[in-house]
Amino acid sequence: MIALGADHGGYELKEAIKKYLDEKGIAYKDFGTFGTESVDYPDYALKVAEAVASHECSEGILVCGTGIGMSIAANKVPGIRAAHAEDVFSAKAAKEHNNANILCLGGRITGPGLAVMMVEEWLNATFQGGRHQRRIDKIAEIEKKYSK
Ligand SMILES: O=C(CO)[C@H](O)[C@H](O)[C@H](O)COP(=O)(O)O
Repeated sequence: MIALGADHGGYELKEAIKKYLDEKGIAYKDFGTFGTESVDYPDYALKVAEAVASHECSEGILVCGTGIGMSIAANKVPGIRAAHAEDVFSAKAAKEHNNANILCLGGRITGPGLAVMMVEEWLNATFQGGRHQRRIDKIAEIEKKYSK
């Protein structure tokens, strides 16, 4: 189950991603926002990040105007590796190298066609482990050091 969240700047792109997920028969839970009225992106980043960190959802996709605010906020939740990406190569590498459990997109940057390709590549990619696992373990150590 994919957790989805957006602010007003990402609402329309979230809807386009939902259409793709519906077509592919991929299950998702939409944590909002549900319209274009101005809201605060950290509220939605928190909902999606907590759903992923608690394993209620396997992965998440967050969309704001740029994807930057969502990634900053989601990465405050322990266990979250939220990757902000603007191209297919980065989206794929975010899973293969970083095992990113949330993909953050910019609704004011990335069009729906490219965004769907990025989502598809990220969802279908496989974490490569090995040296990348060692690096992720080091990230987890940093998180542990500062969560005391
Ligand atoms: O957090 C952001 C920037 O990193 C997002 O793009 C927001 O969507 C944006 O800041 C919202 O801006 P607005 O002027 O309030 O629409």
